[in-house]
Amino acid sequence: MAKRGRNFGEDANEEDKKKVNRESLQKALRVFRFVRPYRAQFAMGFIFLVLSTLTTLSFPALIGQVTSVIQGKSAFTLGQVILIFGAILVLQAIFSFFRIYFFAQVSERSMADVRREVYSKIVTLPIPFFEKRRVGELTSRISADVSQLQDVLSITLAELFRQVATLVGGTLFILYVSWKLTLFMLATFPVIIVAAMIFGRYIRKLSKEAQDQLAAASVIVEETLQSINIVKAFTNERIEIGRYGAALQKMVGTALRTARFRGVFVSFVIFAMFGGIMGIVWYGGSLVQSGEIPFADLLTFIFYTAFIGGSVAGIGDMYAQVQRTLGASDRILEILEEESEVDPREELPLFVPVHGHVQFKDVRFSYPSRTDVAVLKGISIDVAAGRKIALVGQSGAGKSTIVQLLMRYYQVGSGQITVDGRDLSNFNITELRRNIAVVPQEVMLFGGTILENIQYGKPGATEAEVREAARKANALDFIESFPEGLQTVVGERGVKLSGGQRQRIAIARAILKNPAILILDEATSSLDAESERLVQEALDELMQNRTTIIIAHRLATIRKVDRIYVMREGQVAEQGTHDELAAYEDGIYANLVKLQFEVLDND
Ligand SMILES: Nc1ncnc2c1ncn2[C@@H]1O[C@H](COP(=O)(O)OP(=O)(O)OP(=O)(O)O)[C@@H](O)[C@H]1O
Repeated sequence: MAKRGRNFGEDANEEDKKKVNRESLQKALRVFRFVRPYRAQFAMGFIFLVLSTLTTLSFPALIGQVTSVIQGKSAFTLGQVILIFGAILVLQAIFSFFRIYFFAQVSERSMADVRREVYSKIVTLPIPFFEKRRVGELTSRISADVSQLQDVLSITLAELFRQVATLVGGTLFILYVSWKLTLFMLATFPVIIVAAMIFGRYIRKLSKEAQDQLAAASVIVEETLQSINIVKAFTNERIEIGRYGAALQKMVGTALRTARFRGVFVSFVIFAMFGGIMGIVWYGGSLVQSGEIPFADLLTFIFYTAFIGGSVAGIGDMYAQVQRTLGASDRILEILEEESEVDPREELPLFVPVHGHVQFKDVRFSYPSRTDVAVLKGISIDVAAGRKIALVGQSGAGKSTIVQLLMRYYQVGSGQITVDGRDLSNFNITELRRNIAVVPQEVMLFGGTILENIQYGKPGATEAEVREAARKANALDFIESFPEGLQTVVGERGVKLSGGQRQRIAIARAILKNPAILILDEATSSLDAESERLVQEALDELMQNRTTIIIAHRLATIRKVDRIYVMREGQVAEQGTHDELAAYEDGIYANLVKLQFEVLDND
């Protein structure tokens, strides 16, 4: 399931199709619960759909009438028939308008509900869920899959009904006009249509191939433009141009092959359709000549036949649409059935601040995606409220994992984590996380103003509070150096902030949040001396009176912490203060210290 690639547009559609059977239909029907609140509009739309289908169906009969009038074989005058014709046209226009209007109400509103529900489901799902899926796949559920459903609600459903009604109504009507001619038609047309459908399927396959090849060529463009610096640095422009050219060539080859088949196909269809109509005219003509049916009926008959032919061809397409919709609704339901870790509809629990006594007791853990690898192998850590500890150790030792477990992104395997002596699993997850602030390694800012970005730490905070937090975080000076101050827009379309500035924004966020427990994931990339000082000062301010866990990469910053835990392969290999550990002959920490200072000396 997780591996469904939907990057290549149409590419995924074939495999996304579901078999249409009772079970899959029943499942898909569950998506219709989103339509229930709008059932009144749906019913109205359906009534107008029936009415507009009936008016469409009356056209061929009217044309027959006009012919009878011209031949002087009708009780009506030409003016009367044209008046009826006009009235029906007006009715048809009104019915069509309301049909579209009501169905759009249903589909737009209900699909916005689906999107809202899928999104709120996704953001409340636990972290392991996101490890199994790609972001692209999840966004495509909210966009492509829901659009597919929407198409069905707004267009396909109406079309399907119209086609079936035309098919059934039309056939009944022509049977009534002349059963002999109907049987003759039924003997020829289905054969032509089935042949056209088989042919058409083959062409669709070919044109999908051309589309895929075009998508593959577009990937080259995307990749090279994203890494244009690299292309230029290696002076590989020519190679890339050649690669793109070759991909296009391949696409053109397939497209031309498709065009040849399409040419044959279209000629065949036109030839066969008109051939069929000619056959009917010939046979029908002889029936008219022998006086079995009037000429007007023959005309009506031919029009209905064209209608019926069109709807049979259309139903094939509809069927493919329905199949795709079953796939789409399946994937939407699958997400909706996952279990959230928080319920967004529930009231926020009352904020109960903790003191911040954090304990890990013989914690063992493997990631759910790699259960065979033991990442933590019996970790015991005790941080009294307000104390500061640092985790050091080589990459992959399990430092970040400890923090992820404290945030309850994952369940511990065995052992126990407590905060203020209370097992982590006894906390309401929102309550727990509101007591913890994280200053991450790489600070991501959301598109928006600096004010909004800092407010993220405490939604609803006043501007004065934000300003005070920014001041404490040593961020106010640089913020005020921008003409728009706190209202400066940052992110993709705004001002780009430096690494140190972003970190200070993150610190201001954490200050505003004011939690008892703080997690600092030290940035690996070093800042220049001035930024480093500003960030360090801000951090010192932030750490005051908070339980702090620092994931340390640079040892210079952690000398003052109360206890250092040196991690190795999922275990605590050494622990103590900086002085104790540094004095420990041949210890891991002592060696790390030696190594870092050697590096510094060589700089
Ligand atoms: N989401 C995950 N799924 C599976 N394995 C993971 C996941 N995250 C980390 N790991 C594995 O767990 C081990 C510990 O990783 P962790 O990120 O805790 O190390 P770290 O000490 O923080 O390293 P670094 O200093 O490089 O950040 C590594 O072997 C890593 O490959």
